[in-house]
Amino acid sequence: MKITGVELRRIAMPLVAPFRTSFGTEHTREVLLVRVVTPEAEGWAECVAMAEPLYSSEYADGAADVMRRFMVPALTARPHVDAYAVGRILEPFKGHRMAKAALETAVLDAQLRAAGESFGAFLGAAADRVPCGVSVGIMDSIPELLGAVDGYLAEGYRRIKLKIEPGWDLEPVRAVRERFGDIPLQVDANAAYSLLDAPHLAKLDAYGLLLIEQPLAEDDLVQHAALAGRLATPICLDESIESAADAAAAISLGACSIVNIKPGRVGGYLEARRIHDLCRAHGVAVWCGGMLETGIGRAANVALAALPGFTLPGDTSASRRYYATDITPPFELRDGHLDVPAGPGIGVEPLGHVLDAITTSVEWLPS
Ligand SMILES: CSCC[C@@H](NC(=O)CCC(=O)O)C(=O)O
Ligand SMILES: [Mg+2]
Repeated sequence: MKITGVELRRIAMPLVAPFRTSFGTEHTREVLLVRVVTPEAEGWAECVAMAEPLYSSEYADGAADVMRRFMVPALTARPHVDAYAVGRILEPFKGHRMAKAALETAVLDAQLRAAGESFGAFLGAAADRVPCGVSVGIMDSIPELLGAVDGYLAEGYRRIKLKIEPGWDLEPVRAVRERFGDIPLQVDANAAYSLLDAPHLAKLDAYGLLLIEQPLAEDDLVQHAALAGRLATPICLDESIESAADAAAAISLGACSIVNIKPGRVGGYLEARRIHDLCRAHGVAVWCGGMLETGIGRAANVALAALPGFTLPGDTSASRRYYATDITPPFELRDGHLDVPAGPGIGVEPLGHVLDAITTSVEWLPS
């Protein structure tokens, strides 16, 4: 396909409630959407970079800049581009995996819409719906946390994930266990601890957690491997895994026994599938992480989460977990599951009137 132009659209999505993690609190999700236009079809994608470089080094303005100055010109200069070519064309530009992921995904969406093939069919989905977990932020009090968890369980979520940090870890986990029993429960530290905290983190072993996610720094596989030898709770990596090579290294070192796959973090759905395949070959379970996506990113994530190696509920929550109004028809939990979109491409379209109301800027990059 010849790319005739790319639209970079910024939107501001207010969250239904502040979402607090060990690295900060989100009140509004500032999203960078990408629309790729070709003669055959248009494709949409969501860049998962946050407004500030707090989860990782990428941030929305930086992603827009690297797309505008380097990546989009490299793609529009080509007479023909498909999803497999995007990674090769953008390879000379180092890093910026979230920016690359958005461009590759938008090209893939256009390609699949033109071919009348769904993301799920293309990726190899083995199910038409996926069980869903939910991520619960750090709260001001234990009663507030228990009220939130009670509400999510009532909605039917199949797994609870608690954000933790030093000073908010053993007590919330203990309180949830005492109130709700042996529900599927895990924690996510977002790299808030050091190996010196190992004796403290080992106290979490008493609560039968599914996993502890990214306890240590994103660039330290060796220390995660050392920590793994001191915890009974399985270690899951998120920020540390930016490619299939990272996953191979982490598995070889024993740094993790579970991987949280986020297509935006790893450069796109093609690399996400490679990581899925590699982990499956090593008997390492994977699940689909989240970056508070709108329905555009959520649609593609739900398709990915239907691959056979995704054996744990992901952070693929309903639209209403974060947004009162989504920019696509809302993803709604049914019996603790989300349906995999069956239409061509990602299977959803932005709702024009909703999109226009929250758009803060639109930029057209012609070929
Ligand atoms: C703003 S925090 C985003 C990263 C975080 N994501 C979640 O906790 C899940 C968010 C979601 O449900 O999309 C993670 O480290 O896994
Ligand atoms: Mg995480």
